[in-house]
Amino acid sequence: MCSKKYYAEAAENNLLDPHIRTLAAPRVGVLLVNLGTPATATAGDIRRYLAQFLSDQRVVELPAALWQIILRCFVLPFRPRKLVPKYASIWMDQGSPLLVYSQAQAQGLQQQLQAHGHSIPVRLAMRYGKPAMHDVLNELTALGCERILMVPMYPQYAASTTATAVDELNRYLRKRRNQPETRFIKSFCQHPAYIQPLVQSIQRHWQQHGKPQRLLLSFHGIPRRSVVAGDPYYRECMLTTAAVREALIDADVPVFASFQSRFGADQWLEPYTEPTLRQWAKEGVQSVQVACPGFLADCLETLEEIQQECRDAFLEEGGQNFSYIACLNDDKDWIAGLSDIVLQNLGGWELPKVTN
Ligand SMILES: C=CC1=C(C)c2cc3[nH]c(cc4nc(cc5[nH]c(cc1n2)c(C)c5CCC(=O)O)C(CCC(=O)O)=C4C)c(C)c3C=C
Ligand SMILES: [Fe+2]
Ligand SMILES: [Fe+2]
Repeated sequence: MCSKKYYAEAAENNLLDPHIRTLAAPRVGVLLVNLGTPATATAGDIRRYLAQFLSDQRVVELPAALWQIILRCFVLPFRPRKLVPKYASIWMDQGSPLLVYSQAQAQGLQQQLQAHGHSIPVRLAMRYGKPAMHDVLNELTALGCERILMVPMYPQYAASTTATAVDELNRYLRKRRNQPETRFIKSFCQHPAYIQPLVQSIQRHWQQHGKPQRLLLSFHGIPRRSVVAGDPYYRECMLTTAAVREALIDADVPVFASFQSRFGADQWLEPYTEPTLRQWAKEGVQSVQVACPGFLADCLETLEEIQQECRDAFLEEGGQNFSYIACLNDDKDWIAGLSDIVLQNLGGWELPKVTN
């Protein structure tokens, strides 16, 4: 083919578009994904959020038709109204803490990667509610990201959290003609870049409040039968606990694990957090501190259930001193750790440099 004709055809097919950078490395993007939270602390928005979240068959593993009847008749008409004062009690000026702290981590991570010399867009999406994964994935691909690393914001893998985010990513890919290349981080339950900032945050808390008689690590529960069916979540929570225990071995503070936020009538992972704290107070334990390492961002489950309800329960049974150790949120050591974990998982992908 003569070159004139070749270029004419190429131009017609937009192949000579000056924006096409044939020699440039594919752009890399990072997608942080957290669970999701209501848009406002009103019954309507909480209902919309719960309806989407609890209709996910990765979350409630009952026959769908039966569960939809229970959900629509017994859960959605009542639970949202009960949750309004709870969400209202933790709501921040900028919105739901889960969203505010997760966004802060996305921004912090992008800046940290930039400080390492990498120009990598980092965006936050929520599995339920907004910002929706589909929209944010569209945004990243519109920015030219042909390679996307998804980072579910759960240090311990569970089918009800990590796997459902992966499912949603795959649903997105199924609709794309030109699919971006994707990876996801399965878990980082004993990664030093996660354990170290976690331990440091506990030690900082001790500098301010003193050491407790007992330290409780409270993880979000899941149904026991999910673990029996093969979910590695329990094992991963125990690995995190063992890593924290080992790092604090010289402190002489016994470290325990428990599970919170039981939902429904099934047996969930045990021991349950609140009954454990009540029992300890009855046995004469006077001071406890509780941290929630399975949550990277404070939320309803930590700020209301642990910091408020569990404190009340412990004091009600005669405990004297309760304090809650905040999640890693926008802690700078954690942001640095997160960027280490991300860079490790970007291995083999050429990373665009920051150009000034
Ligand atoms: C951190 C990991 C989480 C796991 C594992 C998890 C499993 C799980 N959760 C429910 C039911 C509910 N969870 C709710 C809130 C909630 N859950 C997580 C995280 C995990 N859940 C977070 C971060 C939040 C907080 C959201 C916020 O807006 O702040 C709720 C809603 C609140 C309530 O009604 O109590 C429900 C319901 C199940 C069934 C489950 C595993 C099967
Ligand atoms: Fe949950
Ligand atoms: Fe809860």
